[in-house]
Amino acid sequence: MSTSIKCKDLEKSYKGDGVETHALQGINLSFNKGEFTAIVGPSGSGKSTLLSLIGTLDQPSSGNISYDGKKLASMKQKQIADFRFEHIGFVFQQFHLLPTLTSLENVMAPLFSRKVPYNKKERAQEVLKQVGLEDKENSLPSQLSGGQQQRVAIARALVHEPDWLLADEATGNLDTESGEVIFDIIQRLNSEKNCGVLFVTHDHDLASRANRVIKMKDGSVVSSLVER
Ligand SMILES: Nc1ncnc2c1ncn2[C@@H]1O[C@H](COP(=O)(O)OP(=O)(O)OP(=O)(O)O)[C@@H](O)[C@H]1O
Repeated sequence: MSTSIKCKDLEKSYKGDGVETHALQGINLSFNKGEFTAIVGPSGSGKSTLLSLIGTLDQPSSGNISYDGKKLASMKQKQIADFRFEHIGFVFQQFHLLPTLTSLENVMAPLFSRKVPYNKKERAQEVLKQVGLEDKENSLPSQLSGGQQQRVAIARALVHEPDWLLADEATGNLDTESGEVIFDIIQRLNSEKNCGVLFVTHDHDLASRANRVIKMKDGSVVSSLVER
């Protein structure tokens, strides 16, 4: 169980073609598991970079991230991979579903070659039900709407019951109505399953419905408000 995340003095620079981009600088933030946090800011302000560092997909240039006081930098690669599997679920703008697999198989995919204490198929069916797709378990991604595909992607992110859901523009490719459905599903998971949510979005209406809104600009946090 992981209940808090702390980012301390985080910096991230990318070097390429002789140019150095400071994607993140001086980031100090804490997150608590019950919270639904929206992260907003202009394109290039560092939102995705922050999420990828918190999600252990990349490493900071300096500073550190700790989960419940344990620094990610102190873990070995294999430990980090296991940690990610156990505690973190991701949803991206692109759904990244495997086109030749059914909804059910896509949801079960993260469990492949993992030992888990539950029945994989039953668990996958349960999370598909949570996102309202129990009647689509045998459909291929190409037979689903964009909103439905994103619901499969959410089910896949939730299949191992993560403590944290990291959503990077999860509604960015969807029309307003489908985006609302996705947002509502994620908000329900947050309140019912107590899953901490970090929700990167360009949509200020959606962001205003989060418990807390973090605004970023030029790689820094410009405000971090608790809305309600
Ligand atoms: N792999 C990379 N190599 C070089 N520069 C990168 C890389 N990834 C991100 N950047 C740069 O880091 C900065 C922050 O990018 P990031 O994707 O985090 O911003 P963002 O706020 O998520 O933007 P958007 O809203 O457009 O997705 C940008 O200047 C970007 O060009």
